[in-house]
Amino acid sequence: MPAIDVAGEFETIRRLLRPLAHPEWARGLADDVAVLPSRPGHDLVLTKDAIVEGVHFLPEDPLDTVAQKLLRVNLSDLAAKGAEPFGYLLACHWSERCGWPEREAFVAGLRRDQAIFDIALLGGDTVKTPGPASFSATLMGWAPSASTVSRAGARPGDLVFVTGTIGDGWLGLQALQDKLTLEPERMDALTAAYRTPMPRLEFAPVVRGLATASADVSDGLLADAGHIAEAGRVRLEIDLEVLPLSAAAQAWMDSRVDPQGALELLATGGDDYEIVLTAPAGAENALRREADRRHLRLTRIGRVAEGKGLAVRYLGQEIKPTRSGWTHD
Ligand SMILES: Nc1ncnc2c1ncn2[C@@H]1O[C@H](COP(=O)(O)OP(=O)(O)OP(=O)(O)O)[C@@H](O)[C@H]1O
Ligand SMILES: Cc1ncc(C[n+]2csc(CCOP(=O)(O)O)c2C)c(N)n1
Ligand SMILES: [Mg+2]
Ligand SMILES: [Mg+2]
Ligand SMILES: [Mg+2]
Repeated sequence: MPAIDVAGEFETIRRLLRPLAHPEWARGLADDVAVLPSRPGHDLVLTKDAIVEGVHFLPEDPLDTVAQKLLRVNLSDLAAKGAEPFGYLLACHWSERCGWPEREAFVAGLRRDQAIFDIALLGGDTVKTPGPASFSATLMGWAPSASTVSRAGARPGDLVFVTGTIGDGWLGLQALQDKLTLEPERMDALTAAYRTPMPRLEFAPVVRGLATASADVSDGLLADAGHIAEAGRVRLEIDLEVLPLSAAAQAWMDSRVDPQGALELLATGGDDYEIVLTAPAGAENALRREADRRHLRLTRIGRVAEGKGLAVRYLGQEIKPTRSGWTHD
């Protein structure tokens, strides 16, 4: 059992976290529970992801962006399902290095993202751990009743799309680990993608209206597209050469001698928090229109066929990547 620093625990809750609490439902973070009224005509959509120092973020990462990353990786799951977030439960497992200033920094990150994404803190738990710091959040959102897209609905003939760009989070991690060098503004864009990915919440209503299946890209594009193939008992064919790249990722690609190998790294590195979705061919124009209206890049990266698993192609030739994404061994 982690030791609990009693004074720190209640000071943290009362002085740092209470100002972030939902005004009605969180009971001032001074009760055993939070209580929310149900919302007629809607389903409550729930998700939980944890992040651990040394596994999901670096010991040197500023704690304000660690807090933002915690919320964003969870918001990304809601966005991918077409749900609209309203609140969250938070667990903080503070390590020895998390003194008062570090806790203040973490809470500043929460405050910033609560304002950006219009969510409030509902409750949680605060403990101290002798090990590395870790945090988890349970995000809650509403979706109109029975509208939540699953991983399982892809049908042969559907097309596969992905939002935004792929590979920036992984490249950001490489940059922070001194494994790549690019111009300073490129490095900054990549490290920002790693530390503060942007969940595609503005696309949630579009996913809800038009996608047959969807997932967010956390483990790696190929791994998460693979989840859609498996859940739907279909085959997803992905064309690596059309992978959407940021200017920074393109600059990195230009420095590589093996473009296929480089694209495989980007498609399997994970930490993208984009949405991979399938939709009928007839929905493509509407999808593009909705993406354009939101100034969001949307790229057709493949198609759904009968069969199972993932077929990965580079310039028309099927290839066998050695891995599809991140796993906890
Ligand atoms: N410890 C657990 N207890 C109950 N359900 C779990 C547990 N771990 C994972 N799950 C469930 O397994 C499913 C897949 O979880 P997974 O974490 O792989 O999805 P994800 O959050 O989309 O991916 P990532 O964690 O890479 O962001 C989800 O329904 C999740 O709620
Ligand atoms: C320091 C450090 N090393 C490696 C990675 C890469 N990484 C870790 S877990 C994960 C998948 C999502 O996590 P989960 O499936 O646990 O929700 C990815 C892509 C990182 N972010 N930070
Ligand atoms: Mg998860
Ligand atoms: Mg997730
Ligand atoms: Mg997910």
